[in-house]
Amino acid sequence: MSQSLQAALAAGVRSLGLNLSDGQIGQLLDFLALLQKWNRVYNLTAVREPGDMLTHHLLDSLAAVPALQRQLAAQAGAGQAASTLLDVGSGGGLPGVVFAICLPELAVQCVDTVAKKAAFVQQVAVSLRLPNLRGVHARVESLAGSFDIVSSRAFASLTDFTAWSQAALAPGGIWLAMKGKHPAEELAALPGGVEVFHVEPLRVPGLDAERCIVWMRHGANPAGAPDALT
Ligand SMILES: C[S@@+](CC[C@H](N)C(=O)[O-])C[C@H]1O[C@@H](n2cnc3c(N)ncnc32)[C@H](O)[C@@H]1O
Repeated sequence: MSQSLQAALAAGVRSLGLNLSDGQIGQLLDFLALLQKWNRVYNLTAVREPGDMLTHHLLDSLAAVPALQRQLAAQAGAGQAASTLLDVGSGGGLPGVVFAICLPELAVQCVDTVAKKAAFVQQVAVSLRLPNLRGVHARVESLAGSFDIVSSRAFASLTDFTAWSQAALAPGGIWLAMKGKHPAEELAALPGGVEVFHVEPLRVPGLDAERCIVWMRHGANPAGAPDALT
């Protein structure tokens, strides 16, 4: 891994105010190296240049970590500590692998319909010695579980994401959807059973682009159920 990539990652981590150990920085760099290596054969992502992978994938995913940390702290403060996260349509492990590295207390599963992508995440878990990370080959719609947090990035509309993953969300759990610019139309299209409790803007170091997290939870009606008749 080149010195300039290492320096750019360290600067990005600093500017996000993240407090990561040398070991965690090393794991992020190792993940980047594995992504580059496997991408040549398995076509995990259309982003191919190492510098672009750093900004568009690693730093972009890292930008969500402080927001996730704040959310976890708030939930723990309210006596509802979260310990499990499902990353839906994780592809090459984004943002799931980054979350698993930065938040070792969280058990992270990355699910993808493409077998080689799930296998790659499993390989990352072994190579980086991340006991809290698992790659799962499945359609999210087939998963029933009780994950405290269900995340996605570049996956589907908010309506499809929440409908397809609702069986995997624990009672009282929350959805974290990483989006580009404020998705006004998708928000307006959400069914009444999904409550948006925060749209949080994000800043990605080295990237001049709009990003946000849409935080959601079950509303009055279960997601997918028709809104109450008037
Ligand atoms: C555009 S990629 C995004 C990958 C990654 N999250 C990222 O940000 O780079 C969407 C991924 O969702 C996966 N996918 C599509 N439908 C799915 C489903 N129903 N269940 C699980 N994964 C799915 C695809 O195989 C693909 O890897």
